[in-house]
Amino acid sequence: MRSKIVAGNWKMNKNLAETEALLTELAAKLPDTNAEVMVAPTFVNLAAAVQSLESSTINAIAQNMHFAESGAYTGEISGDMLVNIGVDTVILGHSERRAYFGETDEILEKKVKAALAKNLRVMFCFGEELADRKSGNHFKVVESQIKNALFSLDANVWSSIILAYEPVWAIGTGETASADQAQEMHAFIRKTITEAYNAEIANNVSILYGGSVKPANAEEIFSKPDVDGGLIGGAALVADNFVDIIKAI
Ligand SMILES: O=C[C@H](O)COP(=O)(O)O
Repeated sequence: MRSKIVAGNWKMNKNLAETEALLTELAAKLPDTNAEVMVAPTFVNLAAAVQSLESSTINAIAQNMHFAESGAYTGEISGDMLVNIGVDTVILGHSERRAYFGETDEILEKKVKAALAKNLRVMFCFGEELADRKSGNHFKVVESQIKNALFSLDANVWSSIILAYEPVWAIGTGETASADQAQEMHAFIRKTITEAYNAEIANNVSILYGGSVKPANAEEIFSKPDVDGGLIGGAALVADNFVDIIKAI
């Protein structure tokens, strides 16, 4: 049985005081929900966020990690470091990491394996660019992103994988994939996983949609049978908006 998840990716926003303030407001306003609620603050504020949320059901997760155990990787963070501060989930493969920091499928496969080896859950992001959709290649692109980074994994680790389909053209643009476009892609992803593994794994993996999700469109997107929640960017930076999105699931 897959879980419903609403996750806020704060990206490079919110200093320490702002992080504490937003978490306090979120914890106070959190509605009753069956969904897992997660927030991903910046690394520099992550340990403080974990502590602030100690008595809350909101989970503070990481935006990224390196694949190496430790060593001369200036500016990077290891899986052990995340585990050590009480983090249990890491976002990997966000399109901004792919576009601005050169993260390839090959690097991401290593990161996913390194995270799973530390018993971290992985929220794996992928999605096509506008040109791919316009040329009708979106299914092919998504299939290869998932296949290249995830299909060498053993079947038994898939319970630690969460998928986040984020069409690049819908991220931070105000343009959302329609609920039907999201459903169509999520169903395709489940079919692809069924073919590579089996229907049980495909049916048990949570697939989130991300890309300009707002209180106004969340309910319609979340109503689709293969959409198990959302990875929220801009709207997660305002407590009332994030809370309204949680209420929509
Ligand atoms: O990680 C979140 C996504 O990039 C979506 O961002 P957005 O809601 O600002 O479009």
